Amino acid sequence: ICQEENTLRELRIFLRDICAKLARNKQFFMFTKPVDVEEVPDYLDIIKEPMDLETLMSKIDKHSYICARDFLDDIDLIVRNALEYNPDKSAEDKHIRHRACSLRDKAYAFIKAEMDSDFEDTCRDIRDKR
Ligand SMILES: O=C(C1CCC1)N1C[C@@H]2C[C@H]3C[C@@H](O)[C@@H](O)[C@]2(C1)O3
Repeated sequence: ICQEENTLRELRIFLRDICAKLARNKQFFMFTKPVDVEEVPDYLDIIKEPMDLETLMSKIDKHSYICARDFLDDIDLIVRNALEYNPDKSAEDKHIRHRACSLRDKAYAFIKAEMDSDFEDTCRDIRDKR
């Protein structure tokens, strides 16, 4: 119904702003584009569902998310993939894991700071009845 479409439009505007803020943070450049499988030939053997911030943004525009929880599930997927593919003691892997945890914390903090919990409840109700 029309009010629902107004709510989901507002959600998309809100999520685009969060996603843009994360993508322009230099700390998160490694998460902005899909991992290059030419450069990393075994990546898809280990990571079954790749995800990145550019793909996240395109999913917003395809109306893939009807509540913030669904958006955060894809943020968590970016983080999980980074932790799974880069598990070693090496300085590089530790750096990647540290940045992945920072990405998650920043995303959750932006949502909490800027999203009215009643608004998210309304979005959940729309999701759950569809
Ligand atoms: O997992 C990732 C990204 C970092 C978070 C997502 N990659 C897998 C490769 C391992 C490591 C080495 C780089 O050469 C680069 O190819 C990647 C990219 O980083």
